[in-house]
This record gives sequence, structure tokens and C-alpha cells, in this order.
Amino acid sequence: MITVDEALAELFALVTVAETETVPLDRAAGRVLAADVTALRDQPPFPASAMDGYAVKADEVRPGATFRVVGESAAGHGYDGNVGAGEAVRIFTGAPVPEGADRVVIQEDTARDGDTIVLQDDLDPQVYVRPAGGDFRAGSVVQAPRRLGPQDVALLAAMNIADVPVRRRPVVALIATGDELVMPGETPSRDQIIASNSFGLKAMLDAAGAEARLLPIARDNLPSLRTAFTLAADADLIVTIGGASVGDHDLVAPAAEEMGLDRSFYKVAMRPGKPLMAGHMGGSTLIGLPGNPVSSMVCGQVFLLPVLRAMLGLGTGPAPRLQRPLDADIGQNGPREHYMRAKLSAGGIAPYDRQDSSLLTVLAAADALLVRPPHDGPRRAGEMVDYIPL
Ligand SMILES: Nc1nc2c(c(=O)[nH]1)N[C@H]1C(S)=C(S)[C@@H](COP(=O)(O)OP(=O)(O)OC[C@H]3O[C@@H](n4cnc5c(N)ncnc54)[C@H](O)[C@@H]3O)O[C@H]1N2
Ligand code: MOO
Repeated sequence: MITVDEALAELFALVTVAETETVPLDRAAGRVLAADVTALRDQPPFPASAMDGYAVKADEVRPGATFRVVGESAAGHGYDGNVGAGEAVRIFTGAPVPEGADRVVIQEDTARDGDTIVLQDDLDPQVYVRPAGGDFRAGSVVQAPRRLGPQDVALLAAMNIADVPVRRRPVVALIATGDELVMPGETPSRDQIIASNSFGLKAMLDAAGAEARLLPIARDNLPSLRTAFTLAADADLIVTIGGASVGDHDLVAPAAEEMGLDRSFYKVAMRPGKPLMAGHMGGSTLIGLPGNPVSSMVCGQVFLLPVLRAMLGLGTGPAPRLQRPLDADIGQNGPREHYMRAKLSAGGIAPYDRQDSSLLTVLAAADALLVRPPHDGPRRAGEMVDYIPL
């Protein structure tokens, strides 16, 4: 058995970074920027008013000063003239501050009578002019790689970037295996259950930037598994679920080997998730996950998400960990790295009592995986432990 870190290193060696494609800006959220993008203009492109009021010369502003209103500057319709001594231009938020003016007096600080304004006594001291390029300059760079959030999309729009270079979403084919499985909504026979982790993994992968496809459930026989692998052949990553252990009906590895799997490892010293395997098959990377629902979802967090990040060009690193003090004592860990379903409290963390790898209710209630190194000794409440937030 290899360690989790060794398995991750093997997995990173199996995958390549997805190509670049260009998407319209309104499709760019959640995608990973593949190349640096450069602003095509200054923002604001002119000195702009931050308030509704009057644009004047700053050195003329004092209580009681009067100005003659000579024109108007609105957003989208600036004032073409120059603001001279004793003159004011009516101005609105976002409008260009006209030549000659360098301060905006908010309208609350003025009294207007016809074409004349008088400044009040208690003047707001702020200038209310946003300098040209105060947000960004033409040539400012948004650096790749970067997962684009809504804020980034807004910034790119302001930079006049209509089309964005992003990484292609890696296609992940998910193959649930087992004679006992039916799809949600179907009527199971007496000995059957509903396929669950394939749906959980699709949700996990899609949210992280993959295009995950649920293939038809493969049955526990070689022809059915062959068919599933054939259907999956154009995927970047093929993920099988179940059939990975040592039982008579665990046929994923034999079927994959028959179809040319070049296996790089089998079995990882972790709990849950021990019977994990991976390798190249045709043009795809294959990762075989154990079938127990919690095992496969934990392997999704520990392996699939980091592998997907690598494919998206976001670098090769393990699932990010945080630290917290234990809320309760915990006993000695065994020889495998243990990912315990755990609950976060206000300042601490505690594992659930029930850790069987079939318990989806416990996983759904958990908000963290408490990570225990192999052979970690007993730990007391208050000691710091690692966890992966869920
Ligand atoms: N003699 C041994 N038996 C087992 C070992 C071992 O080392 N020696 N390892 C155990 C561990 S650890 C795990 S994990 C499981 C993994 O087994 P498989 O990957 O072969 O998974 P299956 O046997 O196909 O299924 C296990 C369990 O999960 C259910 N399952 C499978 N797929 C799904 C799905 N898509 N949705 C919902 N549930 C699913 C399946 O019905 C089984 O209950 O092996 C142990 N045994
Ligand atoms: O992966 Mo097995 O579930 O270690 O429980």
C-alpha cells in the first residue's frame, strides 16, 4: 500500500492540463482563466463625479461663495466647455468632471436660485472627483490561472473583455458498477439499492469545474464493464465506483486491464478508501474508487478534486487543510490515514461516533473531515488537529 501523498503524486503524473478555449464573458463564471488578460482602457476613462452636485474650482470653495451655473454634465453626456472663475456646472454621479473644475460640491451643501448657487456654511470637505484610471489603467493585468468569480467577471467586463480564454472543462465519465444498483426514481427489486455516490460525485465535480457525465450503471460482469469503458473512452478522466475490492464480483480491475489499463497503483493506506486504483487507459486517466458511499465521496475530496484542479491548470497540491482544537478526547489511530466525518463547533472540532463508510446521513451532517495521520497516538481535547472543510 502507498500513502495518500504518494498516490496523489502518481495521479498528478497521470493527468495533463486541459487546452484553452474562448468563452463569451457571460459564460465565464466558475471557469479557470487560462491566460493573462489585459485591460483595454482606463476606468474611469475621465475624471468622474462621485456625487450629484456642482462641479467648481476647488480653490473657490468656501462658505457663502456664489457661482453661476453655466451648463450640465450627466452620465453619458458630458459638458464640453470649460469651467471658469465663479462658474459651476450642474453634475451627476458618474458624469465627466468638466475641464477647469476639480471639485464637486454635493447639492445638499448648496442653495440654488435660478442660475445661481450659494454654498452653505457647513461644507462637506471631500472632493468627490474620481481620477481617470483610479480603478485600473489600460494594460492592467488579471493574472492566470484564476478561478473566475462574479467579481472577476464584473472586472473583466469593465476592462472591455468580451471573450475570455479559459481551460476546457475536463470531461469526467462516472461509471457506477454493481448488480445491486438502480437509478434514483426506479423501483429496486428486493436485493437492490439506489445508486447514490455517482450522483454525489457528479455534483462535487461539476461544482469544481468539470463536465461530469453519468454513464449507465455497469453490471458485475465483464461484457457490461467493457461496454461502459467503451462509452467512456472519449473522457479525460474515467471514474469507476465499486467493484474495486477483492470479492468474486469485483471485476473493475480485470475488465480495465483487458481494455489496456496501465495501472500505476492499487491500494492506498487510508480509511475510508483503501481499495483505490489508478492508471492510464487509452487516452484517458482511470481512477477506480471503492463503492462504499462515504469512501467514494471522501476519495472525491482527497483525490478527485485535487486532480481536477491540476487538469484546470491550478497547480498540484493536496486538498487544503485547516486546523482546530479537538472538542473531545479521541483514541489511537490505526495504520491508515483516517478521514473522520466530523462536526465543527464554535471554535473546535469533534468526530462523529459512527464512522462506518456506508453512512451517508453522517457524511451529510458532517462539515469537515478530521484527518488523522497513520499511527497517530491518542489525542486530548484541546489539542490541534488537521481537517478538510466540506
Ligand atoms: N475481504 C475484504 N473485503 C473488503 C475489503 C478488504 O480489504 N478485504 N475492503 C473493504 C473496503 S475498505 C471497501 S471500501 C469495500 C470496497 O469494495 P468495492 O469497491 O469492491 O465496492 P463494492 O463491493 O462494489 O461496494 C461496496 C458497498 O458500496 C455499495 N455501492 C457500490 N456502488 C455504489 C453506488 N454507486 N451507490 C451506492 N452504493 C454503492 C455497495 O452496494 C456495497 O454495499 O470493500 C470492503 N470489503
Ligand atoms: O474504503 Mo473502505 O470503506 O476503507 O471503508
